[in-house]
Amino acid sequence: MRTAHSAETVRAAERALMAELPEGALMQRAAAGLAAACADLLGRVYGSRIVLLVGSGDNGGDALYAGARLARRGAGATAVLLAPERTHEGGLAALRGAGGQVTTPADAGPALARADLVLDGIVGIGGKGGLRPEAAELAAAVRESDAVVVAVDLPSGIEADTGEVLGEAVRADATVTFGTYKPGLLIDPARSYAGAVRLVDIGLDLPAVPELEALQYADVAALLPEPGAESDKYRRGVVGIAAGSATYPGAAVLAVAGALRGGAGAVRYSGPAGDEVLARFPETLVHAGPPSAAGRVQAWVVGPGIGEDAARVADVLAQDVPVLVDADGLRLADPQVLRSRTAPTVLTPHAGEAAALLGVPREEVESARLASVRRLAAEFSATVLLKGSTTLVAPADGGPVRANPTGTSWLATAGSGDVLSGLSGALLAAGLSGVDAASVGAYLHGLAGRRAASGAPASAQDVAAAIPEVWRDVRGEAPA
Ligand SMILES: NC(=O)C1=CN([C@@H]2O[C@H](COP(=O)(O)OP(=O)(O)OC[C@H]3O[C@@H](n4cnc5c(N)ncnc54)[C@H](OP(=O)(O)O)[C@@H]3O)[C@@H](O)[C@H]2O)[C@@H](O)CC1
Ligand SMILES: [K+]
Repeated sequence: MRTAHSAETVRAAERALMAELPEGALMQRAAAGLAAACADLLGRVYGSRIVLLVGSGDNGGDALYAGARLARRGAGATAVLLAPERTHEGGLAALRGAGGQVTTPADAGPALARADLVLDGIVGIGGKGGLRPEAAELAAAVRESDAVVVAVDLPSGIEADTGEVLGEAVRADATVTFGTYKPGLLIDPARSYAGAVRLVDIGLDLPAVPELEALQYADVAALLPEPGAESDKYRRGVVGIAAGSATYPGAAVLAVAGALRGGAGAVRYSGPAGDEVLARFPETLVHAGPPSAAGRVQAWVVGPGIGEDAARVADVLAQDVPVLVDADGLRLADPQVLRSRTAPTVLTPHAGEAAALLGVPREEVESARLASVRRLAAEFSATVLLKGSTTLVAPADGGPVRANPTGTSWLATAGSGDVLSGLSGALLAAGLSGVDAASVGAYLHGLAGRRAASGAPASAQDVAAAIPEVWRDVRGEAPA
């Protein structure tokens, strides 16, 4: 599991550790890790040209000490000082002592044009609001350079705690972050500014429960349900799909497609698109009556393409099993009923649906995705999966939010969400908790989207069809 802590949490841990260590020791740890990462990226340090962008805080200090280490190994180092009179004193002395040069932002052009590597030490976790004009100009100038750009702790200009980017920010090829990931390094749009992130352990003692986490391959593999020798269909989980309408039968077909690939022992379908579902998936158990009369089900998915059928939504929500509510179902569900359910509920809105549920403009959700997903989970006492370029999953109990690391813009295609709801519903039926079912579903769905697309457009059906391959990959099993 990759874990991220907020700037405030990091500062508290830093204070505690600094009290035990000689002055400056922590910064030396950070600088040593940073210099080692830069040396790896450069290949050959001796004779290389590096430029340090140095702000007025300790982030600039890290850059200066790392620059000094590289200069002692034969790199030509130039520091661009944004606030010459407030530059980290010890760091500047170290750089000068190692033969490094100093310049101003106005005169930085030639050094940037020749640089092999740029170290961004403008601001770290102390940054507030968008970059100030002079810093923003420097960030824009870096974009024009061919050098490898390495961000110190985080790319300057991103919001460490939320992943927002307010105006100009440094676009890094790599980020060397200290102690723990910062939430912004895992959430778009900021994530896309960070490049490859390397974590340097500086010995911080951090709370076991992070603010944000991201599943990795091994975590997903451990969570995937596996049929035992004695599994019958009920032990593997029977998932019910209440989706589709005369107008939108395709949503039913795609949700069933996702559910069948999600490891369910059986899929029951309830709704008016039974013929279309059977034509495509004859293994589905189709029922024309209401969901509650469809037979035993361990979890329901309700909503995709359901049109105005509020009665079908209410019928599902009245059942005492886990329920995943998506698409039209989010609009039709009675909020009071959602809140009063005792079995787990999972809501899977996109930003527009989330905005409607919260009664705020869509832009408000888009610009504060982390806060929005937390608020939804609290207001509806439900696990909430907020779709987007980084899909976020907030548990009902206020625990850490999960950021999905496998998203791809190829998934922004009609019907792709229906596949995800079926897939996550099947995982719920198999016994995973709401947050595990939603986040494992999003992880596999993202990988399947990449696999199906591999550089060319893919349909939602292709995404569903790719799920078994990525399932095998995650399990570490070679395809037969
Ligand atoms: N503490 C430790 O032991 C360790 C800390 N470590 C490192 O310290 C970093 C945190 O350092 P920090 O707290 O000094 O803050 P930092 O990120 O450098 O920025 C503050 C400066 O930036 C300025 N500034 C603010 N906003 C701005 C904006 N929008 N645009 C432009 N400028 C802006 C602000 O100016 P002011 O508001 O004072 O005028 C202030 O001077 C952390 O990320 C890690 O790299 C590591 O060495 C490990 C050990
Ligand atoms: K930085």
